[in-house]
Amino acid sequence: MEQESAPETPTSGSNIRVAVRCRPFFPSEQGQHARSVHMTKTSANLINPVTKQQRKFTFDSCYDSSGDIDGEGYASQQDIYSDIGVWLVDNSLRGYNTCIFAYGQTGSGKTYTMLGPDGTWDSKHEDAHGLIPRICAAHFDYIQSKTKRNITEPTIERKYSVMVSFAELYMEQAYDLLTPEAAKRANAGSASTSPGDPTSGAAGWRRTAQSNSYNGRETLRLREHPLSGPFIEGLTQTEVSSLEEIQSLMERGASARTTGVTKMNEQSSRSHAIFTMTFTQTAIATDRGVPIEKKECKVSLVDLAGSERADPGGSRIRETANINKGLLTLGRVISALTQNAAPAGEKRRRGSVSRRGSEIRNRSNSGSKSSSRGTSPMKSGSTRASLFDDGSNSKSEVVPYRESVLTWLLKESLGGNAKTAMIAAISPAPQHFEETMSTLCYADQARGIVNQAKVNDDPAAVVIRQLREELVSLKTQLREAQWSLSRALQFTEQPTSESEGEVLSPGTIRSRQASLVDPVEGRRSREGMEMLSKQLRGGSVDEEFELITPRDNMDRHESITSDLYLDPEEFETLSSPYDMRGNGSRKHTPSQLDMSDAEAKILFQAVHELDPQLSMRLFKASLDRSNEMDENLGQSKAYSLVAANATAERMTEGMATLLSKEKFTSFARNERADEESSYSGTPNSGSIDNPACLATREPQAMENGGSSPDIPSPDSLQADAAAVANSVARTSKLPRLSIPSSSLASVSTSIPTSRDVTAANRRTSELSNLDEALSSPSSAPSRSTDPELRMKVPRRKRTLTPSTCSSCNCQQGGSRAEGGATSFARAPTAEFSCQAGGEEPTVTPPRAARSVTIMEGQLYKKTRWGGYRLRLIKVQLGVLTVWKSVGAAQPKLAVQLLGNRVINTSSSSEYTFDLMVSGMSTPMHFKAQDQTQHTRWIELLEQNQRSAASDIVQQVC
Ligand SMILES: Nc1ncnc2c1ncn2[C@@H]1O[C@H](COP(=O)(O)OP(=O)(O)OP(=O)(O)O)[C@@H](O)[C@H]1O
Repeated sequence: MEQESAPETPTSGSNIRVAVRCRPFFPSEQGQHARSVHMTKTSANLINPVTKQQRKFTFDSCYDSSGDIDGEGYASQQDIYSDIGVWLVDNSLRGYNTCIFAYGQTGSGKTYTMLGPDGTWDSKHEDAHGLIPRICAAHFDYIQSKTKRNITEPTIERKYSVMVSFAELYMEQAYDLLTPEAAKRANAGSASTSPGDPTSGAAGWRRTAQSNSYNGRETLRLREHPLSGPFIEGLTQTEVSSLEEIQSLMERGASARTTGVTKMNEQSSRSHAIFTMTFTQTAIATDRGVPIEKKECKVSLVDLAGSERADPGGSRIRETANINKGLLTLGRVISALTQNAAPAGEKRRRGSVSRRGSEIRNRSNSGSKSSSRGTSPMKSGSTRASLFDDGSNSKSEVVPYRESVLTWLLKESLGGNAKTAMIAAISPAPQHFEETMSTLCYADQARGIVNQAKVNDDPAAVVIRQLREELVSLKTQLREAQWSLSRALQFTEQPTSESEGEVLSPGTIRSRQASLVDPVEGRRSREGMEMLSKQLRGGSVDEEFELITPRDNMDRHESITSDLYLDPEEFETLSSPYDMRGNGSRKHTPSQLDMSDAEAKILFQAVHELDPQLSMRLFKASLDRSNEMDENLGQSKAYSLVAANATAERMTEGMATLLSKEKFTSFARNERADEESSYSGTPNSGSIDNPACLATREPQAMENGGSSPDIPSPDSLQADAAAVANSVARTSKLPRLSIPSSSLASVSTSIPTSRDVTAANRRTSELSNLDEALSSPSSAPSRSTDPELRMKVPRRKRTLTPSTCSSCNCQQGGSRAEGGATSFARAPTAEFSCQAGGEEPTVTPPRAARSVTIMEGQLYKKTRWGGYRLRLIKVQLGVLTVWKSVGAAQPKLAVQLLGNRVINTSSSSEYTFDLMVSGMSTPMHFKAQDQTQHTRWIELLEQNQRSAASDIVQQVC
């Protein structure tokens, strides 16, 4: 009848491996025909020689060494190492604690499996080497292979350290096998014989009270480390650097080990031997010399003392009882661990079995006198139940590690932080059926243990490694950011050190920018520009960007100069700043590239001044866009043009966004105030001031009572600004739209403060008459028909002191003739159209000129080859309309097209000059009274052509 053990499944995944090895028959056993155990690779079938009852056990692996040594199924030392040894080495190299312990009756082949024949490390017969020599050799092979040449990790230096210790647990005491005393004892040969039973009065083992030692050997205390677990205090840890060193130590320790003669084994191990190798791997970063990885694992290789039937009359009864006590506790520990790991139903089943077993165990443990055969627990174990503790309840059991020195020391290997293999050594002989059954039951039970193994990585090294990884990642990010910044700075002259609170001089800024610009990128940009320039000169045509031919250039010249009555030579001179090569031999008109590039820079600077973060974001977006376009067009196409256009587009979007914010309100106010400071007269006059008076007027403090005729609330300002921004957004589809940085230099002021409003209100009453005049339709200035484009701007917070004009002797505000109507007609040959407002740049001057209206539109000048688009703000100041370009790619050209321009300042004797005034078809001729006035006018014109010209116009009128 066959009986099977449970569970059937191997335990490979649970960090515990259980294997069985069956030794050969001894010569004394040869005569017996039958064998009690039959094995396959994963099972052992045990047959009761009397009843023929069979029981099948399943394990992770089974090794049958009982047959012919040359036979097919013979399991050699190498076979066991290849399976269990390699598994252990693999795990220990990965940083896990590992353990192999051999368990079985005396003379079953434990020492042979762990160390080799005769319990020695015989270097001459390597084939017979057991697991310990092979495992040690594997570690040193690994170290050698790793330290030879580390090509794959040139920045990492790996270091290894191996420390070994060898301890003996005898009579529930721990001894060091590597001390000089142990060596002496080994040399004297005393250890090779039985030390005798302390109770029997035989030689040797006597406890010395003072030294706490037996027979001159120090007994060592067991302690428990909170993290690494129990350890033997004072145990010699010897650092070794070669396999030979370990071999020598092992031989010395093995010789010092307590052995004795048993019925089964002439050189029976009467103690548990624990060989421990502490293997440390350290990886050091060569650049900083800090460890980035440190793994330390303990490899515990345990050769247990053999279980043996206690002979009541024998001399070793106490020794055997102690051995059995340790093994019995081991059984209980295994039982408890299995119980705790098993599901609830399984616990009950196992518990009921254990209850029966506990009685047998208790009898055995008490000296076995009550046992019918006086055997050890193993011997009474005809069933597996006899081996285990009484885990009758389904709750977690307390694992009795501390009940014996052996189990305490093996605590981490059994149910703790380790990967453990148990090798159960058995005999094939039928007369050892009971011991074999007992051993197999132990092994079967051990399969239920679940260990919690983890890699023993040094936490400090882990932190260092993580920080280094983070550092590498941050460095990468920083490099990317620096690259983006250097690209961005090619388009701006604005420092980015605001966050540092550093005030930089323009020279410092320029030098820093120069140092930040990537020379490769800069070269690429220049090359792109030159290539495009070459294309232009060579007459190639780019359909996408309508690049021009020399013939087109000539046409353009003619067109522009004839439209504007310009001297063609002078026109070229005005355009000369865009000569990329700077050699003065300009042969073509400004290209789209030039315009876009210049505009992109201006726009970027403008946006950057208002919102540095936004400008960076937009710039990044423009880079993406230009890259995309580069890909579509092919790399040979004009990089700079693409990039500049993309930048200009994005920046224009940004500008529209910013304009919708309160900053634009301030911008508009300042613009208006600038104009007003040049044109406006006294508030009481109700007429336009004599501009000549402005020079002598000093601004007064707010306390003197400055006010604005109409002070909009912040809400209305914002609404107006939003309206303007909407308009900007509508007209900003073309890339070549910009706001000159000079116009935006003062934009950083905030929206009107309460102080502004209070001061302005003081003047409200004084200027109420002007409000009335403005509300009158007949006197109202020409305004945009689009209400969205109409905006009233508060006055600047200052007043003008009444005084006498030095030029015309007029009294403040009184000398200006009212209704000095000046009608401006557009140039007859130019095809202008105000696209945004649909309004021509024609002004009907009002009678009372205190109103300020800002309108915004786009003026389009058609030519045969395309056209200029100029976005303008029309500032209407009483009788004057000043068109201020906010979108001119080339401010000078905008002046050419729309602004006032001095075209002749000669005639030094007559003090005359000609002036091209905005919107007038012919130049105006002016004559100053004297040289002083002439000089001053010219100065004014040079300072601000538009406003000064308007002043002069007003005077003349
Ligand atoms: N697989 C094997 N092949 C050949 N000989 C073996 C094998 N296993 C054991 N032996 C021999 O059997 C004898 C007893 O083996 P060993 O000393 O290893 O048993 P043990 O279990 O360590 O005994 P003890 O518990 O008493 O120390 C030795 O002479 C050993 O050489």
